[in-house]
Amino acid sequence: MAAERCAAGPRDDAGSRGDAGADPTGDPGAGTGAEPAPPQSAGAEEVMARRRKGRAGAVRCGPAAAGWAMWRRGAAWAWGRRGAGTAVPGTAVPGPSAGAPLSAAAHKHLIKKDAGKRIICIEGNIASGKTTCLDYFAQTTSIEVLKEPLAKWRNVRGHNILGLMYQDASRWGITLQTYVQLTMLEQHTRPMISPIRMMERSIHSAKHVFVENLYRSGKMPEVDYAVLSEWFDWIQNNTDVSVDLIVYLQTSPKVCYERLKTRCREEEKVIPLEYLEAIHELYEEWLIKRALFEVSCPVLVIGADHDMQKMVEKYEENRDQILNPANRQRCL
Ligand SMILES: Nc1ncnc2c1ncn2[C@@H]1O[C@H](COP(=O)(O)OP(=O)(O)O)[C@@H](O)[C@H]1O
Ligand SMILES: Nc1ccn([C@H]2C[C@H](O)[C@@H](COP(=O)(O)O)O2)c(=O)n1
Repeated sequence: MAAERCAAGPRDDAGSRGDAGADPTGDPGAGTGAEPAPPQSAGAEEVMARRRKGRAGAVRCGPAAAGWAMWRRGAAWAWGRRGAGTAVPGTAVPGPSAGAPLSAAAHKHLIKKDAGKRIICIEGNIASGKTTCLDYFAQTTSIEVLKEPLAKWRNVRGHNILGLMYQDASRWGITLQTYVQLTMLEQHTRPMISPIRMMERSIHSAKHVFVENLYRSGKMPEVDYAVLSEWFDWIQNNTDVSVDLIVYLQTSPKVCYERLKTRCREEEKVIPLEYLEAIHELYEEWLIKRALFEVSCPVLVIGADHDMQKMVEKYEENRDQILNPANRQRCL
């Protein structure tokens, strides 16, 4: 599906003059809307079924599908020897590092957040209104707010890896997600300066939504998925990246698509509606259906398709539930 041009209106393209546009390795169709960079993913049941059989769970879209299918069959064999279950964090079969007792050396790395402090993550699709929500609470409450480190993703020593990823997800998806994982780890483990911290997204959504989407859509090879999963498991077992509440801003992909066009970030001009649908499905799988991955904290779902005035009403209605755990009743 061709990406539409950004409508006139508020723009958010600061810092987008990285090297993405000039990338010689980029997909020739990228930027013209000829081929959407990140395709739709396969459904959870399909993925689970394939993994149970010891096969790779990704569906390859695009011209190189046949080659990928052959490559994947070989990869599936190797994976099958290790045990299909090891590929799926959050399932009953633990991964190689999951569940292993921590050694004394491992404990050395364990960074525990202070007792009594709370971490709330605002989760949701691209352009669902997370930043706007954080801004609202930052203005009306005395809490610490950590936005996604987008500026870092747009400028790693001069490289705009967010832009590169949207130009050619198969080549740069692993690069971006490796760096997202590092920068989100840094956010989670940063000393808290207030009793309540509100974060935009988390290391968990990076893995369970964005990495998962790259893998399932065939844009991330199984070996890269395995390495990132090993890193993620190690981080979970050896550091404190726990969250006390997830606030899920639940939107329809079409609404996000309209907001995305209004925001008009340079790198995101190639995003098709199908990509937002795929990200939406993974959020739903993770936080609502609980199909593949464990969710280890309460989830408060707020419908977020409404206009700003209605959203402010909703934030006020839920203020206590969000900020005071004693008042939580409507969480999943
Ligand atoms: N409730 C809303 N109604 C209409 N536009 C909204 C609403 N919330 C946010 N926006 C606009 O949509 C765009 C995306 O919002 P933003 O908060 O940046 O989303 P996110 O941080 O989830 O990507 C911005 O241009 C923002 O001004
Ligand atoms: N793990 C992640 C997290 C974010 N992104 C992309 C998606 C957006 O283009 C951008 C910022 O997200 P937003 O706050 O606008 O929802 O970063 C990603 O690719 N991988």
